[in-house]
Amino acid sequence: MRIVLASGSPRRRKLIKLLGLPYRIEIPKIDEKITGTPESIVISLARKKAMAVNYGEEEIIVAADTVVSIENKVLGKPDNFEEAYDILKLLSGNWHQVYTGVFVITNFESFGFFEKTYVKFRDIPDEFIRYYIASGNPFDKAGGYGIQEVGGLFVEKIVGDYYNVVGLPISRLWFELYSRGYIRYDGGATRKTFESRS
Ligand SMILES: Cc1cn([C@H]2C[C@H](O)[C@@H](COP(=O)(O)OP(=O)(O)OP(=O)(O)O)O2)c(=O)[nH]c1=O
Repeated sequence: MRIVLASGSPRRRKLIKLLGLPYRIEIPKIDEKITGTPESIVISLARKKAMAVNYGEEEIIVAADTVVSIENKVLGKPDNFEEAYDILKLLSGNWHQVYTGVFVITNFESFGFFEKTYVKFRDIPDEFIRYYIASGNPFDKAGGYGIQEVGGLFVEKIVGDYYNVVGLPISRLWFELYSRGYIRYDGGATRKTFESRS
């Protein structure tokens, strides 16, 4: 049994390793422009990514999507300096929510779920916001910051799964796969090989 991570995100590649399962990467190409609630957006886009890649008999596809939400606004990746600036100004001194949706496809079933993490930013001085944007860090990240790098300096408090903010709620993903029988620690067969024998 092998995981196919449908993602071009270097952060998700690092996190998927924590499962300790064999995996390979496929990069999905999809149009990410949709509207809706944060929950529905992240699950729909994760599903779209999962459905955009090919997989074989013994493989489990995993795809994810992350957005930031504040005051009923859903924020993706900023396209330019002004957008990054506006987003970081909005996040400065406030709580926001980070949603990551995950979609899984196996030979038996497909399912999706999301995790929500609450993040509180300190007041970020204007000069630091400009300096941070000039570093280029915001542009490939939802909400224009990366908690795992310099953006971690903005974070005063966090409630929920840290890895969910980075882009993959690895504990929930493990739980969903384990409780459905796709992961075994007793040397027994995983669900796929077990069921195909019976
Ligand atoms: C909030 C936050 C987001 N991010 C990243 C995670 C995601 O890679 C990105 C959100 O964009 P996504 O569209 O979810 O993912 P992606 O385009 O980078 O990768 P793919 O669709 O191929 O899987 O923002 C961080 O790295 N750190 C953070 O603190």
